[in-house]
Amino acid sequence: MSGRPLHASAPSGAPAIGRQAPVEIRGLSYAFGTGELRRPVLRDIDLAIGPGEIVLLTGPSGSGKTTLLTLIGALRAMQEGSCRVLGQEMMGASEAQRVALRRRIGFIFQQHNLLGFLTAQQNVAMAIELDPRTTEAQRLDRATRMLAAVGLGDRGASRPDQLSGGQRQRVAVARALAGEPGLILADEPTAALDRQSGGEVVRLLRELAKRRGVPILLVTHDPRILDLADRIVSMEDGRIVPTKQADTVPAP
Ligand SMILES: Nc1ncnc2c1ncn2[C@@H]1O[C@H](COP(=O)(O)OP(=O)(O)OP(=O)(O)O)[C@@H](O)[C@H]1O
Repeated sequence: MSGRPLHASAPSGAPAIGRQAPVEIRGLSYAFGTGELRRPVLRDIDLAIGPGEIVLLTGPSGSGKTTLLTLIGALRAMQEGSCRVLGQEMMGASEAQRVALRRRIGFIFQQHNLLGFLTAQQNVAMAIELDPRTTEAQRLDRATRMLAAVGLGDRGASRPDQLSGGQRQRVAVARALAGEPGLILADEPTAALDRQSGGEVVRLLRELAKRRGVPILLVTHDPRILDLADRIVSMEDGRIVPTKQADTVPAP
């Protein structure tokens, strides 16, 4: 590793963040394939996300946003550089360490990924399932409270196919937050929603995350939600590029 300061070459306008940043990335590069088929998709990425910070990651299709998100989310193994997430270094981490880290992260995807045969309440309770100290009754109670927090307190018994797209995505928000994660990673969470539902889902996510001090990294093409960010990071061809001044939104 180069030992350079964290933001020495980070052109995203980020403030310097101390050692406690939930996400600290330096010199991260990643390629798909091997030999002649090897294709670099991330090049020398530096990025830090501070406690409670909401960062939107934008950029053209194929620029590497989802690949970066999946590396931060411990969904794939690192190849080069350093990526420290919630205190865990991902470079050289074992599968067991990656699984343990994934349990501390709340994921929200474009397709809500709710299980169709479970109710909204059961889907949310699943996120709490992994903690053996919690009883079933406590899990369901917490799930109900999370559903109430996203405005669906009366829909706990509904299955996903009985809910609208926006409501399903709100259940996904409740599920992501129910496990009390240290970080939320969201990949195009509004892509399948109309303008109003998309805005509501992200506003809600932002409000709940801010209240709990949970940082969010959200990949989006959706210009309608850019104003909800504390910071916008743009990618192009596998690199982080300077964000145009007009796109930068000051923290509230
Ligand atoms: N599993 C894979 N195997 C090989 N190449 C891949 C794989 N996943 C992604 N890629 C390639 O890596 C590059 C970056 O993809 P990635 O999905 O990270 O981009 P993106 O910015 O998220 O794009 P989009 O906005 O379209 O989702 C693309 O050229 C893509 O084709």
